[in-house]
Amino acid sequence: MKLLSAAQIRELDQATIREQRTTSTELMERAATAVAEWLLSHYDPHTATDVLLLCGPGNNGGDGLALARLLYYAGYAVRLALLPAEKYSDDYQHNHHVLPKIIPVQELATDALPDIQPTTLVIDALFGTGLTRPLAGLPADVVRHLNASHARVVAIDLPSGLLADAPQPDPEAPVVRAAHTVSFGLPKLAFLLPQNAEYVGEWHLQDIRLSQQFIDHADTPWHFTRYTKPQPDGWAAPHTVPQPELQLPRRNKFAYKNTFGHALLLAGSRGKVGAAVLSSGACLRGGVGLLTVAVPGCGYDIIQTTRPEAMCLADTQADFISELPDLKPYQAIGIGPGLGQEEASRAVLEKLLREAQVPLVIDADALNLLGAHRELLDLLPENTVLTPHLGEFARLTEKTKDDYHRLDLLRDFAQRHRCIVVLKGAYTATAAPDGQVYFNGTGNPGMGTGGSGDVLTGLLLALRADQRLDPLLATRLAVLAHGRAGDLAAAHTGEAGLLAGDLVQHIGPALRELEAGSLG
Ligand SMILES: NC(=O)C1=CN([C@@H]2O[C@H](COP(=O)(O)OP(=O)(O)OC[C@H]3O[C@@H](n4cnc5c(N)ncnc54)[C@H](OP(=O)(O)O)[C@@H]3O)[C@@H](O)[C@H]2O)[C@@H](O)CC1
Ligand SMILES: [K+]
Repeated sequence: MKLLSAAQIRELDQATIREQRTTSTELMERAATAVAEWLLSHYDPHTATDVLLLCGPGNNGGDGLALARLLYYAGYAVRLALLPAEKYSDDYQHNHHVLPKIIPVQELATDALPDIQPTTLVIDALFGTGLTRPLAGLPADVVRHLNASHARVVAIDLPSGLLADAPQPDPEAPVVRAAHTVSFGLPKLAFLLPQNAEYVGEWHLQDIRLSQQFIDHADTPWHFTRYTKPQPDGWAAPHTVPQPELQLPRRNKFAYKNTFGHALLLAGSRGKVGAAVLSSGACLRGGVGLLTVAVPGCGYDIIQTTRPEAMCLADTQADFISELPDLKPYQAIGIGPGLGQEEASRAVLEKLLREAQVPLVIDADALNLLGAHRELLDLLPENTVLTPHLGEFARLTEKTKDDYHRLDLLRDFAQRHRCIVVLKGAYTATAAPDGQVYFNGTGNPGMGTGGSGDVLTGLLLALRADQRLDPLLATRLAVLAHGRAGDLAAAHTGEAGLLAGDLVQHIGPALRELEAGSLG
């Protein structure tokens, strides 16, 4: 699904109203109803006995007023605190007018801030996508008062003070710290960035039937891939994958192992042969036709013992890789996991970049070598896949000012070097050479464990060797399946107990879920 800017979201609202011949008041009623439904399924009216709605002067505040009415009729004990303003939006005024008179209403002032207990459930409807400047004065006082209360906050659409698509111009200005953010239709870019996590909390999407036609035609570089397990009866929630463009083709009955390619993996150094074991396991489970693993001498017995399905080439050096094998037999080559940063390994990397005629996957120490020898970046073949974590990415580019700056650098890097960059994180961001960025929605914090990246590299290598997949599809599928394998594994091990080896075990089931036709 696409991520739209605040300006595009405003246009989307208007397009929805036009296309569906409805009114903004009706759309606001849908929005408020959607939030009310979410609240009803999360907070029982009998236990949430003090619900405070903080409302600003625009349509976000209008949502809050409409919600207060709906919650009142649903049996919640609600009260309202309203920000005074010179002008209020039309739909705010309408919903103010139809508010049941029995609901207590307080006008906010610096010396009249609302009573907020730790047990109060606060609905933040101060500002949404119409925020035009950092919070100051009374709105800032209200937000600071709220944040100091330790009450549970549910933000409507956006935590107030946060911009939907850009960094805060004033880092000193307060932003509501919500436990939950309930938003409409599409996620906002802000939700996916680590720097905003403390404000957004858990985010949830409610469908309010916004114009799909507008979304389909909207121009944006940002995309989000959400995954919901396909249901046996063919039902899937809106905007879920397998999306038709993100499916792994079924294997033809007469497929031969050449279809799935012969991959070469260069990995391991003394003390880090485990990376080669994990990565090769993931490559095999990822469905590669044949796998050859090149390791330093010290890794030969280990790979031969742990990965009998793979062939193994031992380097003449015992401790690190110093030789590039003959590349002719291979359809894809991966380098980096546990590689180390010896000069001889750097030379191998350079030779590989100069000679390879097939897809490359570059990870870990191979990325660090590229960062330390930037002149090698000019040798990257088109559509090479790089899989840096945040630290490796900083070494390849520059120290970033914030998460938005990092995204700019990410797009720029992928476009400039005509490669695919998989920036690993909670929402792994895959940047394509055309500047499009795809955030991944699968995975869990348990995957922040040693070897997790090595597994992704192996899986990516398998899918890049698969002759049926184009470079971007192979990469997006690998990222999606890697996260999904993590989710399947964590269902057994818990997040804390998750090991990278568990990911390898769950790659098969994860890929099966992504196979075309798995819905039917
Ligand atoms: N449109 C629709 O049909 C639907 C919209 N929906 C809802 O509408 C929300 C967007 O509504 P919105 O565009 O009215 O903007 P909103 O966030 O309420 O703020 C604007 C007001 O705040 C003011 N203001 C801004 N910054 C300020 C500051 N720092 N400090 C003080 N004041 C500040 C600004 O005043 P001004 O900048 O003109 O001075 C203006 O009065 C969206 O998030 C969603 O919840 C849903 O109901 C679905 C249907
Ligand atoms: K809000």
